[in-house]
Amino acid sequence: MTAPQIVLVGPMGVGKTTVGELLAERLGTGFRDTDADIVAAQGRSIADIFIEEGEPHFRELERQAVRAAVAEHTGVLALGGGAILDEGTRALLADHAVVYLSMDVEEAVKRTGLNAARPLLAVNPRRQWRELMEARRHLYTDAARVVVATDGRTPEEVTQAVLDALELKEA
Ligand SMILES: Nc1ncnc2c1ncn2[C@@H]1O[C@H](COP(=O)(O)OP(=O)(O)O)[C@@H](O)[C@H]1O
Ligand SMILES: O=C(O)C1=C[C@@H](OP(=O)(O)O)[C@@H](O)[C@H](O)C1
Ligand SMILES: [Mg+2]
Repeated sequence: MTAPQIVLVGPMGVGKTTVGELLAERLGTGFRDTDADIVAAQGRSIADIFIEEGEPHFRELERQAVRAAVAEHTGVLALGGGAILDEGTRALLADHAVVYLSMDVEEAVKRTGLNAARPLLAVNPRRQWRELMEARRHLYTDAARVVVATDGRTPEEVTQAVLDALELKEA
C-alpha cells in the first residue's frame, strides 16, 4: 500500500501549507494540498464555494479530495484546517502519519489577523478562534501520531521539529 509520508493537520494559519512545502523539499518528495486540489477541480476559490454552496458541501468536496490524495500521493500532504470535522475524513486518516501543528489562540489571532480571506474568521476573530479551537482541539489530537507546537517558531524550526518527531531522514 502507498501512503503519504506525512499528513499535516491543524488550524488555519498554523503553517500546514508553508511547512508542508519545506518538508517536501527536505525529504526530496512531492507536496500536495487538498485546498489547492479543490480549487483546481472546482475552478473557483474556497471562499466562493463556502458562499455559494455552504460549508457542508465544501466538507464533502474536501472528503473526496482527501480520499484521492491519501490513495495517490506518497509525499507530504497538507489538509485544510476544518477537514478534521468530517467523520468520513477522520476515518480516511486512520493509520497515517498524521502530524498536528498546534498554536495557542494569541498566536492564531496574530497570524491570521495579518492575512487571509478566511471565511470562518470574518467577524470577532479572537472569540471565533477560542470557539473554533475548543471544538477542534480534541479532534486534531485524536487523529495525530505526534503534536508539534509552532508558537514562537519559524517555519524552518517547525519543519525540523516534525522531521525529528517522526524520526525521518532527509533525502
Ligand atoms: N511558524 C510560523 N511563524 C510565523 N508565521 C508563519 C509560520 N508558519 C506560517 N506562517 C505564516 O502564516 C500564514 C499562513 O500559513 P499557511 O502555511 O497558509 O497556513 P495553513 O496552511 O495552516 O492555513 C502565512 O502567511 C505564513 O507565511
Ligand atoms: O479551518 C477551516 O475550516 C478552513 C481552513 C482553510 O484551510 P487552511 O487551514 O489551510 O487555511 C480552508 O480549507 C477553508 O477556508 C476552511
Ligand atoms: Mg493551507
